[in-house]
Amino acid sequence: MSVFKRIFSKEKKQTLDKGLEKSKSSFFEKLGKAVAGKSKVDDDVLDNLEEVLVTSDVGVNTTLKIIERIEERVARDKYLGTEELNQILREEIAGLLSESNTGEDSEIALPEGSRPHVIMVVGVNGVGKTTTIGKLANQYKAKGYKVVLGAADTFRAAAIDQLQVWADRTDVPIVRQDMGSDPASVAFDTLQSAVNQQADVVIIDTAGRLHNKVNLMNELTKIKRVMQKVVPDAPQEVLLVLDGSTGQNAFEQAKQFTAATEVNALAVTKLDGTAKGGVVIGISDQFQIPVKYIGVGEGIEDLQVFNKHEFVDSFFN
Ligand SMILES: Nc1nc2c(ncn2[C@@H]2O[C@H](COP(=O)(O)OP(=O)(O)OP(=O)(O)O)[C@@H](O)[C@H]2O)c(=O)[nH]1
Repeated sequence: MSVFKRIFSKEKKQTLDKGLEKSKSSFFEKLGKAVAGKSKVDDDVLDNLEEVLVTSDVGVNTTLKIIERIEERVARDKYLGTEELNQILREEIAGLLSESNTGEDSEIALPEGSRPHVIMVVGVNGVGKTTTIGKLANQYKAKGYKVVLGAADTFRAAAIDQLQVWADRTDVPIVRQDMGSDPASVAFDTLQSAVNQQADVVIIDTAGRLHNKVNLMNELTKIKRVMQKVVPDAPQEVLLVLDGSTGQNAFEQAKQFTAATEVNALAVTKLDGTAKGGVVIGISDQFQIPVKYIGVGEGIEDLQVFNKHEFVDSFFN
């Protein structure tokens, strides 16, 4: 491992540790109470644990899955001490994350022969979509890729201006039209411009209003259809951005967006400053869509490529 990689990893770990601080301390405080005065994992402890997981925003279904797996271990091993619970939870959670997140670092890679690689970013207003696009543009640019941004969230002028701010900050070109123009037309122009410039990656911002599922579906389908006139297999990625600090709301949004379009990647933002970090585990398990990025702060560097081992390590160490 190079020195750079080692330094980088250490910094990444520190940021991740800090980002998960609140979720972690709240979880272990609850877990401590759940096993207080108990030396073995029995029905009471399992009931308490269920409550801990649900109130940590892991979600009911994933919680039941974890509890069931621990019950199986209790049945098999006959005796399970509460001091082993941490380790067992860690293994079960790592196992769940492995089922939906393949590979080590799960960034959106740009495969050879896929140029431009088009990432359509969806999610409701305020979840951190624009910020995530800016951070992502910065990461690709730092790797030497040519990036183009498309401001297809034409519903609000502020959304276009905000993306422009990120384009300026990261020094990447942006394609924009006036507020109220057709998002599909902006997406089309963006792809054409990207093809002309021989760009490697295009990141398209969309409005994603959840006023009505049919409208959302129609809008996203139209954007896709129009983009495919320029790049037949676009978008290769549909990245759904969810605000981790909204806990169960994030589940609801994931449900709506996955019903409206084919989401194949998730970014969970604002994990810093929230105790709801368990949402990452539940969402990736329930939707079987890999979490590719997590947002752990407002700064340009605060978008981490999600790594299930690092996540579990940071949470349990
Ligand atoms: N603490 C923290 N704040 C974040 C993170 N990601 C985004 N934010 C903040 O969340 C707020 C909303 O982010 P935006 O990127 O504007 O969200 P958006 O989804 O594009 O919303 P609209 O611009 O309203 O469409 C901003 O103040 C961001 O700085 C994160 O990972 N951590």
